[in-house]
Amino acid sequence: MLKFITRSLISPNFPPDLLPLLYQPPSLVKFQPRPVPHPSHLSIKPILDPSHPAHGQYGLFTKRRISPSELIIPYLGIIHHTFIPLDDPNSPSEAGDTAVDEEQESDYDLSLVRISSHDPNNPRKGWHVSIGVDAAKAGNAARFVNDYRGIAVSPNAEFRIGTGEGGEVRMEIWSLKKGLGKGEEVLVSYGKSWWNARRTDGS
Ligand SMILES: C[S@@+](CC[C@H](N)C(=O)[O-])C[C@H]1O[C@@H](n2cnc3c(N)ncnc32)[C@H](O)[C@@H]1O
Repeated sequence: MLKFITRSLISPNFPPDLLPLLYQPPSLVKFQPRPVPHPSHLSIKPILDPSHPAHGQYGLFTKRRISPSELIIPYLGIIHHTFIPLDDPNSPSEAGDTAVDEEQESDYDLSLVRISSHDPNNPRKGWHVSIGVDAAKAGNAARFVNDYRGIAVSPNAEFRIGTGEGGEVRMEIWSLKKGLGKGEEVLVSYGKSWWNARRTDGS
């Protein structure tokens, strides 16, 4: 069952020595994000249009006009980690800076921080470290944002790394340069690698 949360949670098996990596620059503070109430300018709505590719699911819609380059909503979820062996082709140095973590099975998982083994801030020598935020089981309205493909010609919003009021690194959804009209669906790009990782037709 989905749990609605107002702050991201740390996974129970998250190593405490990785907590400083959630701050920029990394620092030893207690992870204490300020609560993010549900924004009054957004609603989660069922997709009733049969021609919409996410028909039968939900989407995120605006209740007022959103200005260009406006923070629409932070993306909350459960913060978790992965240690990546040095010879893994998806290591941070090889994989680039993708926002969406295509390695994870969850469709609600975004990559937050990737630290290479030779980064002086990496407390685990011999491993790359990847930290993500997964809203599959617990999240806020942001988890309902759909990808623009098959719905619009281009996205009207994007994922951006930002900083919460408690100083923590977090994922956020921001409007792009046209802004959004009242009642419009918020649509991002999950990225080609996200879709490639889920392609079932073998192409
Ligand atoms: C982060 S969730 C988005 C919220 C989801 N619609 C819901 O109701 O929980 C990602 C999932 O939404 C669906 N989805 C999002 N954008 C889509 C698109 N452009 N075409 C088809 N399915 C999409 C896919 O099922 C995908 O796995």
